[in-house]
Amino acid sequence: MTDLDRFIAGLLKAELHLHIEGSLEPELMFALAERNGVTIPYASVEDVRAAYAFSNLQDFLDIYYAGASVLLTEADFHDLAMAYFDRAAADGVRHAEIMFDPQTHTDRGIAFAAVIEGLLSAMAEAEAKHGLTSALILSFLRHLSEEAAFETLAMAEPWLDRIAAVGLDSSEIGHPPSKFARVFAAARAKGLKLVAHAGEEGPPAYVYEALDLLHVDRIDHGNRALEDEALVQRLAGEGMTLTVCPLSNHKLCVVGDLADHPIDHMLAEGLKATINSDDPAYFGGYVADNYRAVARARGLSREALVQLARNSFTGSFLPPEAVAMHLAAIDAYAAHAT
Ligand code: HPA
Ligand SMILES: [Zn+2]
Repeated sequence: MTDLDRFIAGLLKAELHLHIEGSLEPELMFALAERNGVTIPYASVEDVRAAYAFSNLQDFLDIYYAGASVLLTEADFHDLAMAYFDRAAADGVRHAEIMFDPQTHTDRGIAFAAVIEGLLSAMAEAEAKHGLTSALILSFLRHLSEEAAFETLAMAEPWLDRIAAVGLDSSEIGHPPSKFARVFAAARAKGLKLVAHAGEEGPPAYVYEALDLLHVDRIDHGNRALEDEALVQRLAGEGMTLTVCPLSNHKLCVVGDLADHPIDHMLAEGLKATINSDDPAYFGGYVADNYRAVARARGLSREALVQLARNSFTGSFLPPEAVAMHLAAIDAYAAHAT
């Protein structure tokens, strides 16, 4: 382990952009397929990993939705989330705001209750076991209709006090944020926070729509905002958090080479960027792997790494006292780390 690796491992982090279904490791996929008697189109764990070569977002999504077919019971969702929390805790994650895609499951006949109760029980266990706090983000699938998103929000009604935010994911191009302006307004009226994927593959116009029509509290990804200087100025001026995912960006060809990743450019522009893993089982690494890979590829300073970790807490939905506590811990660590 190098000094940089050690420094990153000890740096306290929040993870703000994580799809829990994207943390399904091939080993667990096989175990759940067997437990549930589900057939999957792979002969071995190696065979699954070999399928993880993507040239764009849709390539990945096709495999990601197919993988989720092994998740059937409340215990499956619990085990999935617990595996993520154990891994995240080992990476120095102290707080995680995790997205889940209910429609991926309810459209297969799985009860919303099984999905959310499995996740909630793992969240409670992670807090007791690791002191890792977490929050849930219910994400709408943007390739489906506005009506389907409203139905999903209605299904969530009995658990609204356990859900921090709604989000928007899946195929971005052709499904602009404007398609979900009314359902986001309804979620906001229920007191939920709002996030949306924008500017991963979609143009800067989609980032403007997420701001102006959805009124989001955070932008997931946001890479293509860099194409529009006025938008960059606005995001920086508003202190808008961007949940950036370096290994995902590389695997989905949002950046050709990690050496060209714009993370340090974002910080230099005053953008509140954070580092996250997105779908760690599919993109080759958890959050500390993302920090390490992009730190090496871009030669990031310790100051930049500390800034990114601080941003992850100030960009979270934690209450101000909790944010202040985590920031103080980061600053104490940075002052004493050798
Ligand atoms: O990176 C992503 N983008 C859009 N939808 C997703 N669903 C899981 N991961 C992603
Ligand atoms: Zn994502």
